[in-house]
Amino acid sequence: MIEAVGLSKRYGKTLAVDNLTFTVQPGKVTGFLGPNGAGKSTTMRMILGLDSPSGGHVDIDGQRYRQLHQPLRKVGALLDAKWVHPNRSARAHLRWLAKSNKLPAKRVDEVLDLVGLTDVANRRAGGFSLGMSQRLGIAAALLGDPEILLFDEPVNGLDPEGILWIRRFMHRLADEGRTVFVSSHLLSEMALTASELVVIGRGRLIAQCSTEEFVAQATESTVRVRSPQLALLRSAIGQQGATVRDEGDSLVVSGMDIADIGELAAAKGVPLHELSPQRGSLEEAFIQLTGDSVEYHAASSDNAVPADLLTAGK
Ligand SMILES: Nc1ncnc2c1ncn2[C@@H]1O[C@H](COP(=O)(O)OP(=O)(O)OP(=O)(O)O)[C@@H](O)[C@H]1O
Repeated sequence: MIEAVGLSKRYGKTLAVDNLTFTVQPGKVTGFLGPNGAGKSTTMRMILGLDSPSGGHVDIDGQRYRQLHQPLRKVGALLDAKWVHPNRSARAHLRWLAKSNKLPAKRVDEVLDLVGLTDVANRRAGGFSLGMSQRLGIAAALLGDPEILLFDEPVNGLDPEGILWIRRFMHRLADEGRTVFVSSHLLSEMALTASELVVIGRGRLIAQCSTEEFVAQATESTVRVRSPQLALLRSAIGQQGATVRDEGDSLVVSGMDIADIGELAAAKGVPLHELSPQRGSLEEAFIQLTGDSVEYHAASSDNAVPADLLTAGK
């Protein structure tokens, strides 16, 4: 378990992390979500003891990172996939890491196999694609078979196949009971990858909850209804006090339970071709909850989703 209490970090005038308190539990993928510059990397560096907090603290199973006896056996991290000597082979890079951290050499071939790099293990890591470099970085994080894994923006710049591979791999690590903490500014990606979220904006905590709750809290749930007798249904629903919006060949109803709509349709003898709950997207939830915590608002419209939140590039 990772536990941050009142964690803060100041760089000169910039308060990069502002009094963050959150926990990350084992057996789940927890997404660390926030726009560029929100303070995600700084928080991860503090978890790993690479930066000292200006205030508060963060513990890993009750201990500071620096107090851990054999840190790589407890925590594995992927912060920068290109952190590898370009002329070294993938296997040589991992052997060097294993040796310098007193980890068994046989683990190198195990982790190469786990991430699917066995066939290219003797090739220069400098010639690897971004996807292969990410896999090598994940292999390095797994060398000590740690219970806790941190990944900073692991899908950035990857193609759809690479993104899918990372997503499935994270689920697998969580299913093995590990604590998986993964940062991203890609909201839709987090909706598919993480079951829990820690959401920050401008260094401050905005929410810690399940992904489902985050979306439900911040967005209205509606029901989509399709029927060959739409006009009749529209007026019957309207009489119940619910709000009805026409959308092509369907109605979108808010303020009325899905079961009540079904029963009303049955009572009126109206056949239904669709009766489906609609949930807002994570993007909508994020904008709703972050409000002015989003650093880079789109200039043109109050309601526009800030472009930087939704694009893969940094
Ligand atoms: N070493 C540093 N010195 C000065 N300012 C820094 C330093 N590291 C980060 N910052 C500032 O702290 C704030 C948070 O940065 P951080 O990289 O942690 O955010 P992030 O959420 O990881 O964003 P990104 O996704 O763009 O990496 C930013 O304003 C950044 O400019």
